Amino acid sequence: MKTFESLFAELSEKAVTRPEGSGTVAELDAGVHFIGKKLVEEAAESWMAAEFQSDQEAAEEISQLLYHVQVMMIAKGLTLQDVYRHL
Ligand SMILES: N=c1c2ncn([C@@H]3O[C@H](COP(=O)(O)OP(=O)(O)OP(=O)(O)O)[C@@H](O)[C@H]3O)c2ncn1[C@@H]1O[C@H](COP(=O)(O)O)[C@@H](O)[C@H]1O
Repeated sequence: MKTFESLFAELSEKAVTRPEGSGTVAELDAGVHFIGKKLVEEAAESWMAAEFQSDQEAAEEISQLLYHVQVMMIAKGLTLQDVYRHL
């Protein structure tokens, strides 16, 4: 099973190798403004799922939120340590 750390490593590598068909590469190319909108969209969907849908659906939306958080971190050149230091 993927973890936050292993997904971050996978996405960081894709940002460098830029494989064809990668949604991550496309999102990075779209820029911080686009990624920010995806982040807010997934945050709202997570909230709605938590309040009105099943636990399974809430977990799925939250996983997508975490994905977009990581894409934003990579777009900004932030490492896991940059963020963890504030936890
Ligand atoms: N975990 C994710 C992941 N979570 C969410 N998403 C993206 O976020 C979108 C959110 O899905 P929704 O159905 O909520 O969105 P939607 O609004 O209907 O979709 P859009 O029309 O906005 O694309 C998905 O379409 C994906 O583009 C993800 N894209 C990729 N990953 C993982 O990231 C890795 C790299 O992916 P690629 O870069 O595509 O190879 C792989 O391991 C993937 O499993």
